[in-house]
Amino acid sequence: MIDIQQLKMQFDSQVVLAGLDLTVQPGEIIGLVGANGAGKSTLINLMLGRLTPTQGQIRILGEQPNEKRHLNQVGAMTQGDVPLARLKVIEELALVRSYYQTPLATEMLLTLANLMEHAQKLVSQLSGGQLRRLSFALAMAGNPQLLFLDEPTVGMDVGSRQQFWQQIDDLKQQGKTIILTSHYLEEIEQIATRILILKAGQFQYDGDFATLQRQFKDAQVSFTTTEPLDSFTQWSAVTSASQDGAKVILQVSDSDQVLAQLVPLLLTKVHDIRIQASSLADIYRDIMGE
Ligand SMILES: Nc1ncnc2c1ncn2[C@@H]1O[C@H](COP(=O)(O)OP(=O)(O)OP(=O)(O)O)[C@@H](O)[C@H]1O
Repeated sequence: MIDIQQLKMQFDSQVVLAGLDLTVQPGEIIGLVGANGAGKSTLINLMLGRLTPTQGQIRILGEQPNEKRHLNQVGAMTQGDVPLARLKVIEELALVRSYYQTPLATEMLLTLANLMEHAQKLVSQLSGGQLRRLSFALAMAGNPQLLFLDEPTVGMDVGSRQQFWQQIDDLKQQGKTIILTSHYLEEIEQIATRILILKAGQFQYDGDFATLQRQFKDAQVSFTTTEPLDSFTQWSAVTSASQDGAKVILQVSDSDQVLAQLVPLLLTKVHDIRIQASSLADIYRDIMGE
C-alpha cells in the first residue's frame, strides 16, 4: 500500500524527517506516535501529496502520492480539515459523495460518524467533537482502502471516542489499511497492529506492541517483603527498583523470569505479588526520556 525510501523533509534549515524507510502492507493498522513537532503530520501530508519531499521517494498504491486514480482508494482526516460551514451536514455529505464513483450510502456515513440526529444542522452549528466526526464521515465517503487519520479523536467526548474506535475496529476487520496518529497512547495500543515511534526525524521503534514490551519494559511487579531491596535488584530481568516501606516495585524486562524467581520466596519472604503489564505510555515515556 505504501513504500517510502530515504524520505527527507526539511523546512528551511530544520530537518524534520531525516531519511525514513517504510513499507506498509494491506490490512496493517499503523499507529504513528511522537512528541509535538516530531513530524507526524508532515509525514502524513507527504503521503497525501500535500507536501513535496526534500529528498526520497514515496509510492502510494504503486504510484506518486495524490494520483487521480487514488481518489476512490484513499481517504484522509487531517488536522487542518475545515468542512464547509454554510452547508447542512446532509448537503456536505451529498457534495463529497458526488466526487466518488461508488460512495458509501449517506445513511451509512451518518451512522459511522454518529451524526444521524444532526443531519439537518448547519455545519457551523456543530460542536468541535461533532465536526471531527463529520470529517471522519467525509474521509470515509469514497469507501477508501487506505485511510489516514491524523489525531482523529481530538475534541471527542468519552462516548464518541469509544464509538469511533469501535468503527475503526470494524474497518480493521474489513481489512482496510489505516495510518493514524494520536497522543492518546492507550487508543494506539488497543488498535494498532504496528507502532512507529518518531523521534529526531527517525523511527526509534517499528514493530508490534508485544515486541516493544519485551524489548523495553515488560511489566511492573510489586510485592511486600522484609528482605532488602538489593536482593532483587541483582536479578538480570530487573531494570529498576524502588521501595516504599515494606512494598517493593520492580520494573522488569521479563516478568516470567522474575516470577519464577519470586515464587519460591512466596509466603515466606515475599507476599502479595501483583503484576501490571507496561502500557505503551509507560514505554513511550522511557524512550522519550520523559
Ligand atoms: N509548512 C511548514 N513550514 C515550516 N515548518 C513547518 C511546516 N509544517 C510543519 N513545520 C514544522 O515541522 C515540525 C513538525 O511538524 P508536524 O506538524 O509534522 O509535527 P507533529 O508531529 O504532527 O506535531 P503535533 O503532535 O503537534 O501535531 C514542526 O517543528 C513544525 O513547526
